Amino acid sequence: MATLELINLSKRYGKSVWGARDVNLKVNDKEFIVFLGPSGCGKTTTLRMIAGLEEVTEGRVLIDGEDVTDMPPRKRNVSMVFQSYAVWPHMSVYENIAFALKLRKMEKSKIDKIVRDVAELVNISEYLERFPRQLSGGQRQRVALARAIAVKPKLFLMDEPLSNLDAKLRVRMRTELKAIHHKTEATTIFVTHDQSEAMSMADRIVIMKDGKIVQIGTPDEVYFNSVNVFVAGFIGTPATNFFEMELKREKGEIFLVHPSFSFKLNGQLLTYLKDYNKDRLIMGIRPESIQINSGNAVFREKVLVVEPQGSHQIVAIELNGEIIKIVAPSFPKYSPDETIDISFDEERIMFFDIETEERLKIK
Ligand SMILES: Nc1ncnc2c1ncn2[C@@H]1O[C@H](COP(=O)(O)OP(=O)(O)OP(=O)(O)O)[C@@H](O)[C@H]1O
Repeated sequence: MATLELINLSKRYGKSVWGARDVNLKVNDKEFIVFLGPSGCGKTTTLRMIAGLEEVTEGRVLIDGEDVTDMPPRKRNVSMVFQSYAVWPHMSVYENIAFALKLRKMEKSKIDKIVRDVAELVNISEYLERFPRQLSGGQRQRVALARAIAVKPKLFLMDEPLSNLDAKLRVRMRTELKAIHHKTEATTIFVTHDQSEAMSMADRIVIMKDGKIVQIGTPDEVYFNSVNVFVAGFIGTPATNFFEMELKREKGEIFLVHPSFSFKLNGQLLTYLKDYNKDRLIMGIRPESIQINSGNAVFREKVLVVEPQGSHQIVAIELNGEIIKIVAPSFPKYSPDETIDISFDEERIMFFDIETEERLKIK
């Protein structure tokens, strides 16, 4: 059990490539933190600096308040689980889990108890005598997890541990990992580029881009209060629809004008733009915040395609050369070429500065 603090943590490769830059983060005891971001954004680099596998260029790493920045990995008492479940092929599952405990010269009976307890926790009790080659990918990843849990680390560091698994198993393992975390209560940092994995597992998500943290928040916070266009576009499937809008101010009223539609802002939305003095902005609307045939139409358009999902349907329209996606209830069914009325759930419209792409907030 431990807290983790990263202070201005930076890693430079060579003269000018920053793998991570000025990363500041406080992780609470027992928290499940997910580092999320596109390929190359610095997730792995940051994780490896926490583990001690990567030399720090600037900044500090504190585990339980202790500065471990210059401490070798084995002394930090952290366990790392990788994408390529690095289990030892020549050892049985039992031996894999027991190995690190034997190195610690622990009593045989004590080791036996830990191995069996941990194996039960991750649901591999029946495979203890097998060798890794006799296991499926998911089972092998559970062995890697068991091995990491057995040493009772202060911190769990996981680098895309589910990405080698097939889609169905991945989703199941998310739930299992969350349940295991609930039982072990070990502070965990989990790296992924899969936003739905992050949303479903994290207590808090750390969203990274170009080596820097862009936003830290609970899944709901990053979804409903995305700080900029990048976060609003990265979190959620289908992705947020963005429209570049022109502002027309007339007699104290503001109209938002798009090449294909326009609408007048009501009192509530006006408050967001009170201090905004540019003549363009970016409007973001999530697919479930666009309504079909519900009255108050902002415009009419023909359906391009419909993607049935069982629990709901995704209706796509084309507007000015861009595809707009709408999440609608499964019924009524829509079909291509049908003309539909489109309206917006105004409370959910997001406005972003045209230049900085930062979310406009009520001051
Ligand atoms: N050993 C290295 N030498 C030079 N540049 C590196 C090295 N390792 C990483 N980088 C660069 O640092 C940046 C961050 O890489 P990092 O592996 O942390 O990203 P990531 O977010 O984990 O990406 P992915 O999801 O693809 O693993 C990238 O631009 C990468 O090219």
